[in-house]
Amino acid sequence: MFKRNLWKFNQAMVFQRSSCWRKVRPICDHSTIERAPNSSHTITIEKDANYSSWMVDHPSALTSFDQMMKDAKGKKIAVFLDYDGTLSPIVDDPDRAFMSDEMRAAVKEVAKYFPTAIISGRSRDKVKEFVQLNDIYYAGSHGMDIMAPPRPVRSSDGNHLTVSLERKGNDVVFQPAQKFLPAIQKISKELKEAIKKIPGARVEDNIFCVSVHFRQAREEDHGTLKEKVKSILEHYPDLRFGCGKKVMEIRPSIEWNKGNALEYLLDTLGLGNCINVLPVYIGDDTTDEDAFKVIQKRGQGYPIVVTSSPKDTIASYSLYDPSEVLTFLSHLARWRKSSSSSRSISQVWPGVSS
Ligand SMILES: O=P(O)(O)OC[C@H]1O[C@H](O[C@H]2O[C@H](CO)[C@@H](O)[C@H](O)[C@H]2O)[C@H](O)[C@@H](O)[C@@H]1O
Repeated sequence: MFKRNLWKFNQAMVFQRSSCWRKVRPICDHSTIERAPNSSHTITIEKDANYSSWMVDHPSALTSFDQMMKDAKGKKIAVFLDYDGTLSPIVDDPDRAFMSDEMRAAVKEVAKYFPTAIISGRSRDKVKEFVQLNDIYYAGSHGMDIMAPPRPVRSSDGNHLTVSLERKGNDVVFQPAQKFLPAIQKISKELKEAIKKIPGARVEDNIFCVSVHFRQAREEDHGTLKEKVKSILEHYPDLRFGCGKKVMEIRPSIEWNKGNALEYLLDTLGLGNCINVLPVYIGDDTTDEDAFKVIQKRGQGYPIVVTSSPKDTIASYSLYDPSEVLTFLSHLARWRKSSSSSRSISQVWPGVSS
């Protein structure tokens, strides 16, 4: 009841601010929201009653922004971002999932003030190619391929992981799934061969994991495709199956996921044991839930799900789509910039290069 009232209150506040960037207009059981997340676009979004009631438990990170930042006062924020569906919209062709220049500028601005990392299911090189920014950390293959600063590492689960530490300039590459590389390469080849007669299906090699896409395959072929993938996978007891958005993902059966990557990055940044650290994690897919879980367990931070329909999630906040992610990131950078203690990242985070 209290939450519902809080939601109504938030909406009322939003309505009051409608002249500057947003209008909320209830129409029967739909609400039409017109917003201008940036100066050049006005987007009309239909949010149905289900979505609105789902938002009671997952309030918008935009309407909650002021409160979130109030709570963040005196604390250290670190920003973690998923790529597909978060920084770039979901598109049919995975090779064309480009992020906008505006989004790039917003991420760059955020990274000036907060340690910032992208944790993606893509290969690390691919996601870096899309993002094209130097002053951030990259974790590819769902966190199994991390490029981070050289700092002492505490493995979060203490399990036996085959680790490869390779120096790249000042940074270190951390690859806990090295020993699975031959199996991944082999299954990738087999999958490519097995699916080549299914129109629209495609295999994407993400180095420590493989994606089998079916977004462009005919619906009647989805079952056959899944069967083929599963039957090949039976010969690989060290690999496991997962699902994303119109994609099947094959990955090593190790306890290492985006949540571990988040912990690893916090550790290497020297923030793992700080009680006043607030990790912000923004992501849209099932694998992002592992990172949300880590933040929930820490008891501090902001797990934010990106979704335009109600979904099961343990995230505390929500953003509707990448354009809202852009608005949130811009607000975040502006908030830090305008705060009286605004300093560059190397001043705020001694030892973290800017
Ligand atoms: O962790 P992420 O960065 O979100 O990566 C997860 C998967 O994202 C990509 O696939 C998704 O986006 C594609 C482009 O918009 C879309 O065509 C596809 O249907 C989505 O599933 C990526 O291509 C996959 O390899 C990642 O596993």
